[in-house]
Amino acid sequence: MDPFLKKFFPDVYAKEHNIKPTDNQYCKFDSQVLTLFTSSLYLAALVDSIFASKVTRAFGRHLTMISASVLFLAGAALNGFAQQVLMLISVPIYVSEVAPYKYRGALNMLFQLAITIGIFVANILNYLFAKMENGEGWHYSLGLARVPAIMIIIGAMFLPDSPNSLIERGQAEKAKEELIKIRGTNDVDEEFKDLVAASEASKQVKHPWSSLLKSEYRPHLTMAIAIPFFQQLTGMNVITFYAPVLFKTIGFGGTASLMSAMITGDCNALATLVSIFTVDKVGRRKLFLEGGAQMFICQLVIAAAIGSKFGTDGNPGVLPKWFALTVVVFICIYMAGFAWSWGPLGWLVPSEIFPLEVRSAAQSVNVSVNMIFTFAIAQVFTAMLCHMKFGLFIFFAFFVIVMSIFIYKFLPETKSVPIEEISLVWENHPYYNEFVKSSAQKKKIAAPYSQV
Ligand SMILES: OC[C@H]1O[C@](O)(CO)[C@@H](O)[C@@H]1O
Repeated sequence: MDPFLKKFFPDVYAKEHNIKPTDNQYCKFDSQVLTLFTSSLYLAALVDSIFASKVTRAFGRHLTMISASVLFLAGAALNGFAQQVLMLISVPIYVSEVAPYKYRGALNMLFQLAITIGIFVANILNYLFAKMENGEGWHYSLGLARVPAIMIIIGAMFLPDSPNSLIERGQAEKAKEELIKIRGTNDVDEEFKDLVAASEASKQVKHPWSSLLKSEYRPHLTMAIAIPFFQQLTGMNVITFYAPVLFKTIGFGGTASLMSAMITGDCNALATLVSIFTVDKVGRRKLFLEGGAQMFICQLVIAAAIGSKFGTDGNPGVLPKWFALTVVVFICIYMAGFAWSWGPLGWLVPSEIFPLEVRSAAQSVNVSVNMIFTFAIAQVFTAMLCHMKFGLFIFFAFFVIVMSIFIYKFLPETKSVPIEEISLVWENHPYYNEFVKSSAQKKKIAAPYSQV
């Protein structure tokens, strides 16, 4: 919003308004201070994520969620915006632990659905508040973060802790009661036995962080780093954070830019729904690969459209209608591809592939890596656009190819595997089986897992 730019980033505002149509448009918003406003949140989240696994292991997922939401509210009240990383660490694990395994994918993906609905609602509110005549709209855009914070506090109060986490903290009886409540049946003995066994195995691991570095956890560590890295290298947050900047750069007016951000935000949320209904039927791998192919094609089309009009000198002349339409439509299809693959699977897969003994530590790594690259992309986007021009989209397309090959070759399918039996997935994997199995045998961990 112009009043916001004028108040906090007067140089950017001046540059945007003094630029001539014949100047290089790619660099209109190139400002490291402007991007720091967005990226700094992820820097704070990164610091947080280093401590978060200790907190959730010691106090359980439930208390962590409540305290995180209180912090979120405090942050929202202080400066109108706070991103609470404790949530990112505890929520996906919590959902994967309490969900019946047949619906684990769908239920876990509701987390990403909530994120995308949040983004969509924010886009709508920005569009509406930008219209306020007194120029005060941005106060509302930032301050309304209090509303979800309050919703989370109230919601979290009604949740039980996860049985896995209760057992991990020595409260087996309470864990069984919770399991009976969550499953709605007394017939939980089998599952409870598996949970206790998995917890016993996990207790043999005293230091989850250093354990994570051992060779038997190499596949897990690889995934904890590669999945969030690749998720951010799809380039999704270039669109999520900077859609209005991007649309303004390629010639849309202020209102049209916010409106287009609203439309694409809608595609993101709706497409996430698709993944919820399909993930437990078609599995994780197929969604990853289909989403990747879709994003790749769209990125090439967007690069070609922008390249054909803006060239390398960033000077488009008169922009035809087809141009705006092509860009918005293909950004939407691209976002849909992300929204039913890397978006939700980036949370689901790490929350279900780690054995309990290293689960919170590995999830911490997952979130930290996610935050590092969210930060990096948020920080360098305007400079990248200025220097790489339309090639920016080809850059991300390249990574989409690399990540798809990675998934095809290395990611085991986890559909329909109970979370307590996840070690079997690694032991049966053609690439990882050897060293996961041999080190498990070496340590003589009595296999607590029944066959899938
Ligand atoms: O839908 C877009 C959003 O999804 C994520 O990639 C994962 O939750 C976020 O980094 C991004 O802002």
